[in-house]
Amino acid sequence: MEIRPTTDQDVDVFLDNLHTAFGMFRDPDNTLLAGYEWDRNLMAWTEDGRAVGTTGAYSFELTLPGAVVVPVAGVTGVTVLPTHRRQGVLKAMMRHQLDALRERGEFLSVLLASEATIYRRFGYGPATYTQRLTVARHRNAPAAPRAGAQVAPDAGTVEVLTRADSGEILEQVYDRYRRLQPGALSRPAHWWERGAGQPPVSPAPRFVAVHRDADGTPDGYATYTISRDASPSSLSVDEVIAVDDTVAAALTRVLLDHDLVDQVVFRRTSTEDPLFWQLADFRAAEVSGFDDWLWVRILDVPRALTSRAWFADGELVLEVADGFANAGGRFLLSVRDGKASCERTDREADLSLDVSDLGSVYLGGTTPSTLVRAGQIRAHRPGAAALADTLFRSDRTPYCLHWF
Ligand SMILES: CC(=O)SCCNC(=O)CCNC(=O)[C@H](O)C(C)(C)COP(=O)(O)OP(=O)(O)OC[C@H]1O[C@@H](n2cnc3c(N)ncnc32)[C@H](O)[C@@H]1OP(=O)(O)O
Repeated sequence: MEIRPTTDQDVDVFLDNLHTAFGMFRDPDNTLLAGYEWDRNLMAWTEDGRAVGTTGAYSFELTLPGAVVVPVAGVTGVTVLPTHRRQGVLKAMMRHQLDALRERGEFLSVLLASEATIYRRFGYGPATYTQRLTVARHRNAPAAPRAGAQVAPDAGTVEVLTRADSGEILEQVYDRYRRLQPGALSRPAHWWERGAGQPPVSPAPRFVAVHRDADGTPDGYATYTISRDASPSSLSVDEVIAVDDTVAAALTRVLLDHDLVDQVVFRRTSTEDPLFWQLADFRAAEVSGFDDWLWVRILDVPRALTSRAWFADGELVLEVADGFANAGGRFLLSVRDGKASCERTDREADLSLDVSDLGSVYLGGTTPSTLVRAGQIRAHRPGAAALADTLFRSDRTPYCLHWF
């Protein structure tokens, strides 16, 4: 078998393979894959010249704790034809791809996993999570502020547009938002130009509630659809994107107060969404659909750990195992005044962990002590897990809703 970069001549066979593997028919109007960077895609070929596997990577930026923005590879389009599965094609492609990412100087790779059982063996760990919140409209009353308003009064305005009439508002607001939100990915300009991916980047019909600040500059939006044929009738929210909490609260309130619907469904919110606390009836937001979203693969431990911001001082020796891509070793992580150094060491380890679990705790969305209690991370001394929890904490719960 040979793995090689996709050429212009391969585009059709790449797309054919990908659709067959996912069980989809090709649709010329489908913009799902319009964001591809073809020079980053790979295909696997058998010795008799048959294409049997595909994978690709997008050039995204990822926001780390402390609003640090770094380049990241967004792995996508991973498929093997049904006739050639469980023969090691994926494994060979993953190895080739991780080597190629390293050669480009990339130190982090992320993906959305179709199945949770596939990618850990390749060093990826789930790092951000989403959940669905459903609020019955008759239980939507806002909570009275206690101890003074934490969220400042809103000085802005909200206007409802359609996706078609929103121009570049979504792109501009999203770009401001994602630079502040740990776990968020960039949405490259060509995605918006080509309408790639899923709504609201792809231009399917949507209502867009746009928030503008006192000067009239857009600083938040929510995109949604309404279905009144089903019972209960629903307002279904793709995303609420806001540059601060006041704007998010103002947009959320507009959605919750919408007439002629029984419920408002926030399809993929952060697991730390403040909405519960903004409702008079704390139980009015029903949680369902908890899901993993972004999986993180660290390719260079010192570079990854010294890139993010830190919020407490301390030292930990991490024994990182990486059976697939050799990024492991024993490292001294030392944090002072928000910055980390990370070097190889002979000191005794405080924690032993797989590189996939380091990926899970890296953005602060999974606590190391939970993985210690689960028997996945080994703590070698009392207090090591608690210290790791304190160190790896993020300034804000990491959250990603970009689909790719
Ligand atoms: C980021 C994304 O694009 S997510 C999309 C992933 N693609 C899909 O879901 C499309 C449908 N599925 C497929 O195309 C294929 O089944 C793939 C790509 C998931 C797997 O490809 P294969 O060539 O069969 O995998 P390969 O033979 O290399 O298996 C490598 C290892 O992963 C395991 N594995 C592969 N697929 C799965 C799976 N779906 N569930 C659990 N384990 C799996 C194999 O058992 C093997 O384990 P081992 O190392 O312990 O022996």
